[in-house]
Amino acid sequence: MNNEYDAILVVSFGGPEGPDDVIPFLENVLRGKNVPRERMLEVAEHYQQFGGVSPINGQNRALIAALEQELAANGPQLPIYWGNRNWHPLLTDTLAQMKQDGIQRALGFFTSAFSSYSGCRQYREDIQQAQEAVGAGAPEVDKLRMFFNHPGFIEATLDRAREALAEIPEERREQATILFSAHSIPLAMAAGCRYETQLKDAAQLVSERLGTHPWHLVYQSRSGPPHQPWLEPDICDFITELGQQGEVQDVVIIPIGFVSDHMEVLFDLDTEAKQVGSEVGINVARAKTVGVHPRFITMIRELIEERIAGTADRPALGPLGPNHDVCPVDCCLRVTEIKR
Ligand SMILES: C=CC1=C(C)c2cc3[nH]c(cc4nc(cc5[nH]c(cc1n2)c(C)c5CCC(=O)O)C(CCC(=O)O)=C4C)c(C)c3C=C
Ligand SMILES: [Fe+2]
Ligand SMILES: [Fe+2]
Repeated sequence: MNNEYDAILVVSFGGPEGPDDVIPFLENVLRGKNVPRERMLEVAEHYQQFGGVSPINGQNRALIAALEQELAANGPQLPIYWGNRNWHPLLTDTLAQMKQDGIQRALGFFTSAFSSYSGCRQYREDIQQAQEAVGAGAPEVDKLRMFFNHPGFIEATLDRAREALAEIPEERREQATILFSAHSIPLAMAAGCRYETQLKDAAQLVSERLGTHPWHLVYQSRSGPPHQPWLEPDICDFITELGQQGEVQDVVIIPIGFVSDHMEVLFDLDTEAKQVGSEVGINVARAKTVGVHPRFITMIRELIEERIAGTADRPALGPLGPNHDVCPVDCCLRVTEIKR
């Protein structure tokens, strides 16, 4: 395979940047998805409580600035572009700009560590639609591999976890319960990808480096209709149960399923989960996501370098090994129903 690339494309979710953006943004997110309108309006309210601005776009700008510095200092010297699925800058506009700039082939960094329809296949479909919209001469985009078990992601997450643990009074710190949190998805969708397996693996890799804390993998931000089964346990139900059992004083949430502190982290964890904790008498601390942690930024450069070099040295911790560079045809299918 030809390993020559002339740009990097950061591919992300996008978020509203003012009150008037919120509803059209959410309509983009939920197009074709089985999510009740009441849930959309409820989420809209979360965004409006923060002035209608999701921090995600600002965080992606910061990520790109950090990566630009990293590439300027260490190479490869490649320009970085940015396109979103749901809000400006949209992928179609970005690919049109890339074509105008003469870019022919880019490496795509998706802001998702774990394989799921949303974090893998849907982004690939988004890119394909953007290429079709741009027409002849649209750049090719090759996706970088999923990094859930890359040492750079695990080390940066570990560092963030240690910072949050330091907020727990020293005499209770060793007993603190760790909750690794990720976006819930419908069980049918989970059956079509390795999302749960990879989450369990990454949580295990972080927890075994963190010490002997009890830990659990929990889910947040569920959006489906009540009759549709989604991945559980829900983080708020779990904290409530811990409170009822009366044995846990402190919980540290590690939002391992996300790479930046966007609205689903700020509202669903810092507002909702912390509120539930205070109602049931549990002290809740929340680790920052990897964001622009220097080890995470270096990891992105390492992923770019290994792909350009076509090297067999593809670092990965734990039993699952490095994820594929090129997705197989059935990767992260959009399964909407479990066949019985
Ligand atoms: C069927 C699955 C999903 C529905 C429905 C869903 C609704 C929904 N999501 C957001 C906001 C965000 N979701 C993010 C990540 C994310 N979402 C899903 C699945 C569903 N979301 C997954 C599996 C993931 C993780 C993988 C990924 O795509 O990143 C994010 C973070 C994006 C990022 O780049 O970090 C946000 C933000 C809303 C507002 C919403 C409907 C109300
Ligand atoms: Fe989502
Ligand atoms: Fe995939």
